[in-house]
Amino acid sequence: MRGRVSGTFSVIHRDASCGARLGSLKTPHGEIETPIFMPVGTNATVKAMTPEDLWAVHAQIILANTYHLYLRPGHRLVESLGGLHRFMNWSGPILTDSGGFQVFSLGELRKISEEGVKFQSHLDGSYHVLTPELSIKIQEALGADIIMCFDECPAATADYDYVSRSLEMTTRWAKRCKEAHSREGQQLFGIIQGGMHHDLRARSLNEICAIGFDGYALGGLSVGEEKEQMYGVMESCAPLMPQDAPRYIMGIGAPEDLVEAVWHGFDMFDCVMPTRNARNGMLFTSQGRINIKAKAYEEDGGPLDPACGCHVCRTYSRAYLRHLYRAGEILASQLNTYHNLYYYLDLMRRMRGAIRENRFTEFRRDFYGSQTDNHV
Ligand SMILES: Nc1nc2c(CCNCC3CCCCC3)c3[nH]c(NCCc4ccccc4)nc3cc2c(=O)[nH]1
Repeated sequence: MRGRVSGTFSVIHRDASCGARLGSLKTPHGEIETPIFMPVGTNATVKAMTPEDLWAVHAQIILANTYHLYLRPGHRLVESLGGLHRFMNWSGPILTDSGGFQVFSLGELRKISEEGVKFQSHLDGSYHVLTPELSIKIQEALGADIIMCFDECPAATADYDYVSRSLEMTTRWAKRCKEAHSREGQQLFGIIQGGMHHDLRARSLNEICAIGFDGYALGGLSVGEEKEQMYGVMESCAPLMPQDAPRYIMGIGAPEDLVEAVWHGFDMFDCVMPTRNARNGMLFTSQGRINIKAKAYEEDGGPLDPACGCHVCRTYSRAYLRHLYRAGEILASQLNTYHNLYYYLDLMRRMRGAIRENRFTEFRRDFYGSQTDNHV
């Protein structure tokens, strides 16, 4: 089974007690320490965060999206203005998703064929066809450091035969993506599908690895399946994936999911949860999630999370954050997002430290003990 195509990823250290590993991924816009969480920036912005804020919370790489930027403002416009890094003033690495997942979850009507996906824009109802070739051209025009193959993410409810036929098309699409990709220095990652079926996962994994990519992603997860199913796919796939290439799980996840995935040997993660939850007042802390709009915090002059070193936790009270949220102030989204992303990125930093010191299994045990998930 072929492993990696380019030599930009290296495993620096493995924790002997589990699958967790420390890695370094070099890109044209800088080096990324793994395991790493990638803040999501849908419309060429991580909502409510300036690039300066992103550096302040120690973001290393962010995500943007083919589907959104193709529809608005258009990838050719972004290209003509110097590419996505210049356009959004983010000088660090950028990864773009291929748009397939968004077409299924956002587009109005959509029709899948061997050619690609016909869909109606969620913005103005106009008709478009996104193909593997067009997805690669859009990602090349945006100038991302890492781009993703165009794939189909079957619904969690899809039956075995559908998932089987879908992964075969995703493999054919992956070959077309590799054929279409020609931008030097830009890394292309393959995406493994196969639903919740371990035999189909192994088949997709072998087919995608045989084509050969710079990194490999697990797709088709975090689509409504049970946690046990998600963890089971992680456990069965990790040992089969090339040891010396980056492993990315798409759309994951909650803090406990990140800890579980790192324990199994995964390196890269993205999820809208920290940013989307922040805007809804759901904040992550060392004691679990809290809902800042709860009356319990009305007169709480203490910090959001006493164990957090971020600017928000050192400066503002829970009472003030609750006030901002209830008043519908823009600053509520800004401060809540800043803290949630700091929490996620600091969790990754603490995990990297635990791997480096061969104590990740203890870290995982202590982490589960701490998350009382009080949801107040
Ligand atoms: N190609 C591809 N992408 C997938 C994505 C999008 C990853 N985020 C991209 C990012 C780019 C910038 C714009 C935003 C998206 C997934 N997201 C999830 N679950 C999210 C489940 C979730 C979790 C919390 C809240 C909402 C939804 N499963 C996913 C599976 C796949 C997949 O098979 N193929």
